[in-house]
Amino acid sequence: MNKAEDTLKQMVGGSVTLDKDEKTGIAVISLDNKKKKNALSGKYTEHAGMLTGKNTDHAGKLTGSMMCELNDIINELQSWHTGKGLILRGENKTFCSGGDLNTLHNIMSPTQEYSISGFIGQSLQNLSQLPLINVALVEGNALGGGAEMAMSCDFMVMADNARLAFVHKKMGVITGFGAGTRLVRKFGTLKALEILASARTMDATECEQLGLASKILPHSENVLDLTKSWLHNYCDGDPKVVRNLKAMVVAASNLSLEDSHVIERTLFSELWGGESHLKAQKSKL
Ligand SMILES: CCC(=O)SCCNC(=O)CCNC(=O)[C@H](O)C(C)(C)COP(=O)(O)OP(=O)(O)OC[C@H]1O[C@@H](n2cnc3c(N)ncnc32)[C@H](O)[C@@H]1OP(=O)(O)O
Repeated sequence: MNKAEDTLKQMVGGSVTLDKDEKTGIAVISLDNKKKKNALSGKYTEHAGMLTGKNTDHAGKLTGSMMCELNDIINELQSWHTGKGLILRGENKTFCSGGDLNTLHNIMSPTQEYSISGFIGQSLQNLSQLPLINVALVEGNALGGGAEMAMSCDFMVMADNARLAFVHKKMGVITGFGAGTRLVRKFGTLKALEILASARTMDATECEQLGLASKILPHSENVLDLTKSWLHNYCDGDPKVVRNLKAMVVAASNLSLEDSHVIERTLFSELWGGESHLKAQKSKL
């Protein structure tokens, strides 16, 4: 276990759960810290030799933090070879209110925060690079670190009353889990600067107009079921094809043109003459 993970594990409160549907190949990760609008992690506990947690529900129990649980789940999904899609969501009709302000208040050392943001940033990078087409289902608020988590998914689907805000500047910091880099790569410097430096709240309509949200759903309906149906449009078919397609997109976004072409050809040739390819060919003859 690395030092950042060790530190994070001592922050208790909330949980992250995984529900894998073998039939559809779609998994759902749910963030659950209802009392704190799904903020990430609780406080250090006295038990852990650090600060006294006032959160009596969790005091003294070293249950492992939400980010460590999320990291473990992402590792588990790396070996889910029949999986095709993933939805990241929050319980209680809200996505995530970011880092737990109480916890953040107690991490004042830049060195410690550098290593913690490295751990979280790597987890989110691993999430984005899973060979699963992944989507953040944003209901309610996605703020600060919550907005960064949403941004690490391939797609964002938002309820019509949802809001996204990179509030970091108002908190006296900047993004630290990779969303700043993602925003610049997606929009270029000017638009990314405008979003980050204004730290403004963007509603679902604006997110859709910007191309951040791919779909808006009515909040009064069962948005999880609607998101599963929406995602199914992209995950339909042979898992090998869906997974190679996603792997090719990941390679193209990270590697040089030449290296990415090599990966693309490799992934393509893996599928050539395969069951799905032969079946599709026969149906066209
Ligand atoms: C890595 C960088 C970061 O992520 S910095 C953190 C950025 N996040 C924020 O600044 C969000 C702060 N929270 C808010 O603005 C509001 O609580 C939001 C999420 C808009 C919800 O408002 P509202 O529906 O009125 O509920 P509320 O404020 O009464 O909150 C209910 C209880 O939840 C708590 N809560 C909420 N967010 C956090 C958080 N990030 N960390 C710790 N606790 C949080 C509130 O304090 C409140 O607790 P309590 O019921 O008063 O005990």
